[in-house]
Amino acid sequence: MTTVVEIANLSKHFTIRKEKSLKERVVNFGRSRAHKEDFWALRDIDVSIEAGTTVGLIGPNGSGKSTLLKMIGGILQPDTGSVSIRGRLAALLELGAGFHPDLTGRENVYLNASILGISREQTDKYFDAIVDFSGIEKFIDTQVKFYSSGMYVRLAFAVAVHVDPDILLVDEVLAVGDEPFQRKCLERIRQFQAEGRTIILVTHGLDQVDEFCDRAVVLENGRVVTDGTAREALRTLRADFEDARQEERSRQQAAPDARKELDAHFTGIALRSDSGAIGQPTLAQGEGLLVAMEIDSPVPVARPIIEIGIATPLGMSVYSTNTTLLGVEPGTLRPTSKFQVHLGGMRLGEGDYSIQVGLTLDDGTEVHRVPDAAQFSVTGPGTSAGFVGADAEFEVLS
Ligand SMILES: Nc1ncnc2c1ncn2[C@@H]1O[C@H](COP(=O)(O)OP(=O)(O)OP(=O)(O)O)[C@@H](O)[C@H]1O
Repeated sequence: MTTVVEIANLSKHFTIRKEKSLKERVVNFGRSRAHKEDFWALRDIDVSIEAGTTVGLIGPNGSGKSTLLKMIGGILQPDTGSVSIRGRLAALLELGAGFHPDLTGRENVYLNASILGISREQTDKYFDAIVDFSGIEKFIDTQVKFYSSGMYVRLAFAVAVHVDPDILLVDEVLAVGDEPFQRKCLERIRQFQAEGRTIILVTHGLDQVDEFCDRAVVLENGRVVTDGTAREALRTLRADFEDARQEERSRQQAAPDARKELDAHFTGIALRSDSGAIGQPTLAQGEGLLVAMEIDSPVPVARPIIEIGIATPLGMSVYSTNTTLLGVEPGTLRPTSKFQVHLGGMRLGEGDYSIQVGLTLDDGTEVHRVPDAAQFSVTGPGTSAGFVGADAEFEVLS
């Protein structure tokens, strides 16, 4: 396979100026109001991207995704390492990038296309298709500084996809388009995939990653923490988000007035299918599942609410219930308490699922949540897809 983007040992640092607090200014009397701080937005990044693949760049806010995309797009220069590109690249980076505010939409189309190496004659040929795709014909002779953010993106995306790029870079900007336009963009991205073009996508829409990307790179604090299939990457990211949430909760609990009952937590989850399979059991369609849970609590907790749910590998909930909905009173939590719930009569579609559990106090305070506590699979005759099963009987009527 041909490598079209080769990122080697790439690092980028920024210098940020911080305003000093009043106290610091008094202490450093006479010196400047600001001090400088260096920080690495990207550190030692090595990623190769093969022709024809769609790669998602994901990670928490500030992890370096847009910086990396800008470096691939050649808008930012590396401090160490290199980025090499093979082929024509079109980029849809931050809002308005590549557009001159005082020029009209029409003038910007020509300017943008010329930056991408397209001649005036070629742009003439594409012009009507670009305007038509953008859907902003009425405003094409208006200066773009009067455009809404959605109108900007419509025009920028229309240009990017009509200049015949081999590599398309798309930052989160698509999210500002309205729903019909987003759908149109995603259809075009699919068409690009079918044509064997390479796409690099920064997104917070994790379901988009699963749907569109062959591969996902997770960035955290400027470093690559996972580079693998979309599912592997999503699992890492979700687990890290949950860790961050737990850390935040521990910090709150370290406060002197922390409530001891907030230390209660799940210590074990085990599954058993009705046919006796344990661990990560595989269930036949329609088979029931027993979920056993253990909770430790340093102090007695009265009237806890225990939640249980089933989710797809992407974290989409397909079923959930709790002891209140079930009309069950779990009693008071002791140092170690054990519970079990049998989920019978399930009609899940074939595929992989995870069990989520949660513990809440009766005043609604969430105490502990485990989003991916255990996994199981459902198998069947392979005659359907999706998250529910059905006995389909197809008849030809005429
Ligand atoms: N021009 C700049 N000068 C100084 N710091 C910058 C600059 N551009 C980005 N940063 C910083 O670099 C870090 C990474 O930013 P970046 O925009 O790449 O993150 P991101 O992962 O795209 O975040 P988000 O999900 O919030 O869009 C952030 O801390 C940001 O404040």
